[in-house]
Amino acid sequence: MKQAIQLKENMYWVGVHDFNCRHFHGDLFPISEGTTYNSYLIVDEQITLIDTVEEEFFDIMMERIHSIIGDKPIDNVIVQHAEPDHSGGFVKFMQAYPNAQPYTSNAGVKIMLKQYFREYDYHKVKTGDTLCTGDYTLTFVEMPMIHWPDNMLTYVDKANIVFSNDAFGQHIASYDIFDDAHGLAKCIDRAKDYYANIVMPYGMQVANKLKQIQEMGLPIDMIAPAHGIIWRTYIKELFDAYQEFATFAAKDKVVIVYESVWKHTQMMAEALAEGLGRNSICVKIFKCSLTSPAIIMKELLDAKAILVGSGNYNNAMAPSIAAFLEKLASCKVKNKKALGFGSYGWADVVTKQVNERLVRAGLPLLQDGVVSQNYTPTQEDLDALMELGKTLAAEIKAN
Ligand SMILES: Cc1cc2nc3c(=O)[nH]c(=O)nc-3n(C[C@H](O)[C@H](O)[C@H](O)COP(=O)(O)O)c2cc1C
Repeated sequence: MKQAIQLKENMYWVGVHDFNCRHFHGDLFPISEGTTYNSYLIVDEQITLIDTVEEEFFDIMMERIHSIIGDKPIDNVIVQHAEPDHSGGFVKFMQAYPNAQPYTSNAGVKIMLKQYFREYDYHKVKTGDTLCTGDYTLTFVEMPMIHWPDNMLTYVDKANIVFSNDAFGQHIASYDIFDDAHGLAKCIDRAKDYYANIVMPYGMQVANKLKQIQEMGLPIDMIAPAHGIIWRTYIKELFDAYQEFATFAAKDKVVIVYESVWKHTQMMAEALAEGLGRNSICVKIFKCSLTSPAIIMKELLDAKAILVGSGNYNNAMAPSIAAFLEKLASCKVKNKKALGFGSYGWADVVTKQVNERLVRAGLPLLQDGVVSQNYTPTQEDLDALMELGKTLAAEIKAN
């Protein structure tokens, strides 16, 4: 029988591991070692479950719950987020515990109905509402659009735990469920990956919510998110990192993304990279069709600029670049500059199109004028691009 893992007195992890998950959110977010769907049990005069895992893993969650409370009833269930990886087991749960009192946000009620087509007598909670379970008081804080309208977190006094749902999540799948078992660098890197691919469009909301939580002055010993490990040792570093993510804090770093059939645009990309790199800029260079946008967005999070290159194919940019620019626009990137470049045969139109799309995505251009190349770059052309890299490096370092 699967066992619960104790976090603190009366507080238990009763979630599940999905070690085989390699594609999170469909194809949107490739991950390397699987993930977890975290549910938590609070054992007090009233027993409370927080979130109910993906439906296919429901029985495993139940085994862990039974390992602590046997056949005792559960009094409350909190739906912190209606997305199926956290609420998929809810209908089965309510069949098993028909007297349990469900709690969710107003937005959560609507989404639950639209997904599971069943009405329940939810307690609709908003920021500051509380639930006293005996010794503990649970306080709810709505987190709209981090990353759906209904996300909320639950703070438990005396235990000093924040059940943070998607905020502060990461895809680390391990039975060693505390951060210190994995080291600071890995935990923050995975949190960054998760932020860049799930939370990035909502940086403003994240910054405001962090401020609100800090102003509440709550003692916090643990942050228990809905995916991955539980934070107890690196909480300060996590808050600092989230502050940087939310404000798009950047280093002297440039991301170059390109697509190229005959390697002409690739030669341009590499010359630009060399010009930048030789002048103390950290450069990450990716052929778009070979790289998941998830990897590129993570690198872009702390870069000052992005250069996007494409050859001209039937008077259009490469489909991979068009798709990437769509993704870039949806991420509402802030405080970064950009520039298009690329090779053409008989019509110099694509680089201008790339520049227009970059500006529409909210990224001002690094310079006026079009960086384009007719067919194959000569050594002179490549030298000029390296020189341009040097000029851009100076501009990037100055900002
Ligand atoms: C399928 C295909 C379609 C092309 N269509 C155009 C075009 O409409 N206009 C143009 O100027 N060049 C066109 N070209 C020429 C390329 O833009 C040119 O060869 C360029 O140097 C390719 O850069 P790359 O090696 O980075 O892909 C086309 C090339 C290919 C392979």
